[in-house]
Amino acid sequence: MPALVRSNSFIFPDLDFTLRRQFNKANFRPFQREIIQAALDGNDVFVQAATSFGKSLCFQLPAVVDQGITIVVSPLLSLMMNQVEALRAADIDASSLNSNTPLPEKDRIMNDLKTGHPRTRLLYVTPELCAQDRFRQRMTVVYEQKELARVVIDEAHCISEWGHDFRKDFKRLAWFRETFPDVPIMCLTATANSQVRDDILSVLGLDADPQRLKTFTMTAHRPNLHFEIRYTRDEDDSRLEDFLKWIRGVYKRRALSERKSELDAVGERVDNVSGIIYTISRDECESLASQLRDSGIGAQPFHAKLSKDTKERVLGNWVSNKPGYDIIVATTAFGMGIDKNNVRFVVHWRMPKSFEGYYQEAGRAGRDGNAAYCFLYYSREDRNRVSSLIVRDRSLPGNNFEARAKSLRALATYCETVNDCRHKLICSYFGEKDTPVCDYACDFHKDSADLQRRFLKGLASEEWVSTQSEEGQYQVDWDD
Ligand SMILES: Nc1ncnc2c1ncn2[C@@H]1O[C@H](COP(=O)(O)OP(=O)(O)OP(=O)(O)O)[C@@H](O)[C@H]1O
Repeated sequence: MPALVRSNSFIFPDLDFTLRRQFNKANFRPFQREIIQAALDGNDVFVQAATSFGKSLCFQLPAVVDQGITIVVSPLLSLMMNQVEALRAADIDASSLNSNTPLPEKDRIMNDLKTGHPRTRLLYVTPELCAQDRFRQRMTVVYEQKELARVVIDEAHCISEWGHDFRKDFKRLAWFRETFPDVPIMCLTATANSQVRDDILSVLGLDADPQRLKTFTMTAHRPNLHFEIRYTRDEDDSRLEDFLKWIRGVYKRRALSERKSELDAVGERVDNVSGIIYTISRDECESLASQLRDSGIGAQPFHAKLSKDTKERVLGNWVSNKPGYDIIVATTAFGMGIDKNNVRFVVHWRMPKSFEGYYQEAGRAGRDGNAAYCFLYYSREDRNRVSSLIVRDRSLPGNNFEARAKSLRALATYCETVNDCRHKLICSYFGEKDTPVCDYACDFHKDSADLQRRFLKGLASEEWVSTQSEEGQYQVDWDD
């Protein structure tokens, strides 16, 4: 099917004007204009670009200038909240529809869709909702009125069983292309390898007409992030002291008179160093936050089991830099899409379950383009614990054990590599051939001798760890 040519008054939208007026941004970032134009020309669009590239604008701006409604499928409620609030603040008619939407709001949105000519420009929905009959009927009405402008699938790697965050309801999104064959689809992700990419296109049926598909694959490289592995072992677990020493050092430097005056001038506290610490289990998330608070650090837990109100309060206070909310100690319930521009560090307290998850989470740091730190505390005991979780979940439906094991192995190799640049290792994991520039922004480039020394000194021996594993020492039942 040829690309749709839109013959309406929106054919010559002034993109620069809309960027300034509605989105309050002076210029497009590289490739944003091209992506937006490809979408407005009626193509299917696949965008793979680094975390914080500015992917959201690539579908939000077309939604504002184009006729009709844009449906944005997103896996995370917190991400929807974040985006809908920002759009509304910019006077854009955006809403979200999910299991948390209050009934009156749900009715309002459904009635809006029922007219066939909705006022809503962007509607954020979960993949689960897209499978519901009532929603599908409403979509059909809108489509028949030629008001369904585009379907956007954010965090599209969730479609693929080869991706790190597979969600089975994402597969059912194939319904959109089957039912509305001429409605363009846009997919966005920061973390996909070529297998995941092919899978996304095939599940959604976008590979059926290559002429209609425009693909933008950009580097995963984030030059302002400093990557470092900190080695540890059960027998000598000094993570907490190590972290406290580091963060107190940061506070101390900020308290020096010249720096302090700069901070005073912009109304910033010395300890307003915004960060995220990722843990693997809910229990550790709670206990670590409390240990940090006992040490005088403003830390709060965030995990799936907290009430909606608590989550909103914690997120809101963290985003607005309130004292006592400088550091979020989170499970992976807090991740994809979180957009706070001044996150200065992301610490992985334990090895995450996948390479992609690690990079997504690290990608929350430094979104303002300034330097930010990403540490991962790695121990071989944790590696074996995480692998025991992956083995435990092996037979769950939709679980692609092979892909998970492969990703975890790649992450362990990355952690144990001490003779190469972290940025290079990351980009090559995502299939990039070019060597990214690293300006002393990783432990290898900063001090390779120190890295070697820490590696040799810090880890338990493989022999020891494997004996302990055989005795079942690392079988855990962590809950996130
Ligand atoms: N042209 C631009 N000029 C200035 N800021 C921009 C521009 N485009 C996007 N941004 C800002 O960049 C930040 C990151 O954008 P966004 O949240 O869309 O990233 P993303 O690519 O979706 O990243 P992730 O995959 O990590 O969610 C946002 O704060 C956004 O407002």
